[in-house]
Amino acid sequence: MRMSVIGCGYLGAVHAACMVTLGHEVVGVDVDARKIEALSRGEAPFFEPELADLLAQALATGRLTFSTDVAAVSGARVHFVCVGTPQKRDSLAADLTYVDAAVTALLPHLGDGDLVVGKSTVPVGTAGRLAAQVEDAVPGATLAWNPEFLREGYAVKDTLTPDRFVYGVPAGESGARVQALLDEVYATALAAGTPRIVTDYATAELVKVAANSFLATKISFINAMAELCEVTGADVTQLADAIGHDERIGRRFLNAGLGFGGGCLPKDIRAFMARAGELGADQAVSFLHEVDAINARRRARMVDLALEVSGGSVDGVSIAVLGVTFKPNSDDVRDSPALDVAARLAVLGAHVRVTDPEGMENARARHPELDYVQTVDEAVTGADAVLLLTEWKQYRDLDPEQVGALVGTRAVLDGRNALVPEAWREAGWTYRALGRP
Ligand SMILES: NC(=O)C1=CN([C@@H]2O[C@H](COP(=O)(O)OP(=O)(O)OC[C@H]3O[C@@H](n4cnc5c(N)ncnc54)[C@H](O)[C@@H]3O)[C@@H](O)[C@H]2O)C=CC1
Ligand SMILES: O=C(O)[C@H]1O[C@H](OP(=O)(O)OP(=O)(O)OC[C@H]2O[C@@H](n3ccc(=O)[nH]c3=O)[C@H](O)[C@@H]2O)[C@H](O)[C@@H](O)[C@@H]1O
Repeated sequence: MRMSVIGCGYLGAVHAACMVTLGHEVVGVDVDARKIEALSRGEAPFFEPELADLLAQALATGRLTFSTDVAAVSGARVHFVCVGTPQKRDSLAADLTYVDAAVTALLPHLGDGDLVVGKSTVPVGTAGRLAAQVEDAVPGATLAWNPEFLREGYAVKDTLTPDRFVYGVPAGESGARVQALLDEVYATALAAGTPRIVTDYATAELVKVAANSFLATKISFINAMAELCEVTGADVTQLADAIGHDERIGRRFLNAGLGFGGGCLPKDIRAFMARAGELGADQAVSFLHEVDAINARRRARMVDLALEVSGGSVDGVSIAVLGVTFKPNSDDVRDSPALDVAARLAVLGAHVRVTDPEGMENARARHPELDYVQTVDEAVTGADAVLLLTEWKQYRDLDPEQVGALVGTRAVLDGRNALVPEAWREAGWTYRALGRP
């Protein structure tokens, strides 16, 4: 089937390449000419494991093209909308400018029977509004909302073999047609047994923000327990293991530390609160304010820990920061807790030397005032404290003796509970972590 993908960022670029893998013919469209040029050359414009290979294979089939001109979508039956929905500058709400612009730009190129499929994360009510716009402008064209649940770092696998599909479709006969078309798009995964939930627009939109709110709540729950551990001398990692053995709770997403960041969880819970407020249901999700506040306190606590091990002030102190991306296996620094902590320490006068396997370019663009170095050795040489803020595997595996030979003072702050404290203490380090004695 010929289809288009509008918006080729972390979501859209992966979606476009994966749809070719499933046998479809895809044109990817983006307003960012540099991104389109890179993708056309087979270069992933961001770091995502497996994407470069997949892109090369997809381009080699001749069934994947990219363009900055939306007219290139002509002949496609299905149009995936994958543009950004960031937080507005002046409020908690989502900025729908890009989604609205993408759908408006598509309208002149739609024909009878065409389907617009929203994948971006949007406030409940958006799909209904856009569906009316599409149906009014193009008789016979319809809209579905098919939220995406992929994780950065596992985006290819999550797209090809998702846990489930959710289709938000219009009522009646046109809904059945939409369902059949989406089943054709995802035929391979459906044949492998991936569950699919077919529902109305509002439920589909809410499923997405409910899932991200649940994940954020789980992380803030364990980080709230970490705060209790800090005042009682208990160990949050053992607590998480112990409660996680209960299958009803589950161990995943109970890693206490610096908390959640990225281009999705933070802005999605805020947009959810804003939308609930507009609907007069703010009480229903008012707990998310607490989830957000707990998350913010972890970053502040990390800065306090650095102050503590530095004798009350970091002014002039040399600090090595290992990791600046919002999580490992990504180059994404959007709302990164690690980068936030590094920047705050610099404001307090610390000399912050930062290293990261993939995120340096993005971090430098946001915080040029930090000192970026290529290797761990360069970062830690002479340092008064080493902060592990993103748990890349190569940082988890560091040898405390080898690192110890380079630093000025053997003090390590483990912002992700990723190191084995005993190993570092035995090597003569002061080891401090969030939620651990
Ligand atoms: N990043 C992720 O892991 C996931 C993201 N999402 C959702 O997907 C959406 C996109 O997120 P990302 O890919 O991370 O954002 P992104 O910022 O990486 O990509 C968005 C792309 O859309 C392009 N764009 C903006 N306006 C356009 C227009 N009118 N026409 C064509 N292209 C346009 C931008 O140039 C950019 O390349 C958001 O709603 C996000 O919440 C959902 C699941 C996973
Ligand atoms: O809507 C989205 O864009 C996506 O948001 C998240 O995916 P992602 O942002 O890629 O990353 P996660 O793996 O969820 O991690 C989010 C943040 O939580 C933190 N985290 C995660 C797990 C944990 O136990 N503790 C913890 O602090 C991570 O370090 C990271 O900063 C969801 O997991 C995806 O299902 C969703 O599709």
